Amino acid sequence: MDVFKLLSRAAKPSAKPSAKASATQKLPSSGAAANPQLFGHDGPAFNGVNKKRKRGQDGAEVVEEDTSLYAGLDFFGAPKGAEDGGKKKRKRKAGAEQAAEASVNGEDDVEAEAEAGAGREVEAYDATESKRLLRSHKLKIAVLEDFAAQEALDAKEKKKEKKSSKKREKERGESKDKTKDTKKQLYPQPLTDFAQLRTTRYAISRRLAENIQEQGYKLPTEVQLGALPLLLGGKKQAIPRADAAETESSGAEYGGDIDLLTVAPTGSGKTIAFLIPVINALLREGSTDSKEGPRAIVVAPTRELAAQIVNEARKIAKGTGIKATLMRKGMEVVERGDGMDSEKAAAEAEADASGDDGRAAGDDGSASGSDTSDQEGQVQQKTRDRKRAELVKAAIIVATPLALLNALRRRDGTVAELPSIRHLILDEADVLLDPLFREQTLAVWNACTSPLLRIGLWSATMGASVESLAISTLNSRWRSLKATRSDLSPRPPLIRLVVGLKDTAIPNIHHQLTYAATEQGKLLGLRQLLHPTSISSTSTAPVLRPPFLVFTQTIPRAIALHSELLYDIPPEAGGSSRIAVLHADLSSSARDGIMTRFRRGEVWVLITTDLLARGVDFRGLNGVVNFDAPTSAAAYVHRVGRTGRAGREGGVAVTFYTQDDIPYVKLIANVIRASEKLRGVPEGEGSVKQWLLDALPTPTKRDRATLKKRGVESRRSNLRGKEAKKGRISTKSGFERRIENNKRGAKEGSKRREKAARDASPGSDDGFDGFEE
Ligand SMILES: Nc1ncnc2c1ncn2[C@@H]1O[C@H](COP(=O)(O)OP(=O)(O)OP(=O)(O)O)[C@@H](O)[C@H]1O
Repeated sequence: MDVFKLLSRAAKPSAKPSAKASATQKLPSSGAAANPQLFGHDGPAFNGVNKKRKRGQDGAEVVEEDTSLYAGLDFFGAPKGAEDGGKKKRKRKAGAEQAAEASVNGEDDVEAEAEAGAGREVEAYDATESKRLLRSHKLKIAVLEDFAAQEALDAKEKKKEKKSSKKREKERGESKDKTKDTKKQLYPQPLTDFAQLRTTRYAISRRLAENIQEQGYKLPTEVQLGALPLLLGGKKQAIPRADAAETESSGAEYGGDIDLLTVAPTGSGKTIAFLIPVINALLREGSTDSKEGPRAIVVAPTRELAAQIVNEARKIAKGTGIKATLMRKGMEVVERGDGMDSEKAAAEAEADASGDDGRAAGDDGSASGSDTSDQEGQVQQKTRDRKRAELVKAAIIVATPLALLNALRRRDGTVAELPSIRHLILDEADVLLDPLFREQTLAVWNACTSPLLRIGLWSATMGASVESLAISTLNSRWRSLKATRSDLSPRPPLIRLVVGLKDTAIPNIHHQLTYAATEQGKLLGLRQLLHPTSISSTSTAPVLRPPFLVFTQTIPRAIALHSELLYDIPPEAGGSSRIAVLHADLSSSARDGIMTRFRRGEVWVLITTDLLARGVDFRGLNGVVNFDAPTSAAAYVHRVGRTGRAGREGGVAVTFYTQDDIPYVKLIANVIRASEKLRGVPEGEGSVKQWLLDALPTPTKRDRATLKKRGVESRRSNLRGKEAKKGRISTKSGFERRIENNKRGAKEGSKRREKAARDASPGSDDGFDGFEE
């Protein structure tokens, strides 16, 4: 029996049996989706048929269909019809153009690469087609702040100071209007397949292109489709001023020299969207690891995410000479010049080696914690310790903000500068700029003192406050740079790229919002998910299959839930080894070990906190259970976004809520509603019914802030008495607990009495007294 049928007014009996539903259900664990994109599958290059756009003799556009698309498309080999003389001519021209560009920039290696890349057709969509493609993929690109134009306007205003105040007022109004105009929409050439990266337009390194292909990436996802052209840049032209008449632009004028704020759905491939341009830029700059040390920093909020980014970077940069490393305790990024460098690092490394083992993720996609022998382990450990005492030489450092800041902080509390850093990426930027991490993140940002620093802010959710914080930080950095230098080139604009609807869950997963009344009800519900056979035979809802994640509000609750469910999986299926708990109180090595077991499929149910809510990519994860409802809409978007990645269908997100969640649950219900709308679910047929939305209270701004900060009160770990009982995770009733406590008390009492009797009897401690006659 499905207990939630009793609790939910929305449950409608259905004629279809669940066995049929689940048999046809395609799960994320069954493999990669044919198309990783979420929107706009109807575009010319996205419906299984390659439509090449060409100019006919009369100048009219001719669309040719090539039905062999992706069947064995040779992205990086010789293009079709290479024997054709006319094409050869064009190819040579393309190669020459590229070589010329490279030599202007003094890039020998790029020139060599251009030779290797000779032969790529330069296919360009016209402005209307670009616009259509970007729109169909739900991409919105706009200039968020054109600093150079703003400065030009300010200078103009200063000159006209003598004018009457009335006139000045009027002009100020006009200037403001013009500034508004600078928030114009951009329509860059969309990148519709990765092969285009080798054309003269982008000319990325051949090795980099091969690595992308090796990873099996064929079609770019929406965020890659929009961000890569912006960041890799086309031909560079002058940055348009605010008084330019046009309000739309192709975006090519920025030539990749921009700061970018990106909001794109979870699992949409943001990682390679920021890694490819960074690696390519480092190659163009001729940065090799041994020469200059770190040139790029990627900051991520958790160690797990940082390790994953390092893995991804290593795969994409394989064979290019660019190295990526995970920042660990004891590593040094820069000489701090106060005696805290290598000695302290070595000491820390020693201390670290004795306990907390923080190894970087291996290249095989697993976190770490391999089964090497003890001896090998010791040798590796020593090598690591030695490395830790040295300065980091890798070109890309990936770190949590605190780990990086610790490596930069001097004894007197000041932070050492990192003038060599040219690229700073804030992955999960909204949480990095949230009060929890803000101070550390801004300290790292400000430590990167190069005027040529390019910043990238990336996340699936981004509040307006993050945008204004980014703008004000860019402004204050510029002011302090201006105070010390006179040779500053014009400031690049801050561009914003939004994919889909901002702050919405991905449309390709199924949401279930389930009222469980009490904590015990939630446990019952979770057990029902663990034993799917007990689910009603009339249910048509997709069934949640392992592997899945279970989120709780706090660490003690995750531990309690783990011990409650430990024996729920039958021994024939692996028993307690199939269920694990992961939280921040565990050592790094334990965390790595659990991640590896979960990725390998040895663990089926992983109970965790918001530690794994962001960024972590478990490709075949079938679902997410919010045992405790998330404490904000953004947290919901990120948690459920652990499933349905790279366009995979069939992911399920179950959220239990109790009486205590009712004041806030509308936040989640609204996100689900928006996501289902995006999926095209007709009104009234989604998992959140109108009557529920109408019945739920709307939380005030203050309520939301309190919830985000403290979570649901009854689930806090420091509660005592009645309140603590209410939030306890247990299926045992109060009566059962009392009996258990009484039994435990009686046992302890009898042990105490026995001990006291032994102590009192003479010679009881003397051991064997010999046999009595
Ligand atoms: N073009 C592509 N084609 C197929 N798979 C892709 C493509 N780009 C990325 N992926 C895969 O998509 C998955 C999700 O990528 P990634 O972790 O970068 O997502 P994300 O946007 O950073 O998500 P989150 O917001 O959760 O951090 C990864 O497994 C990655 O390998």
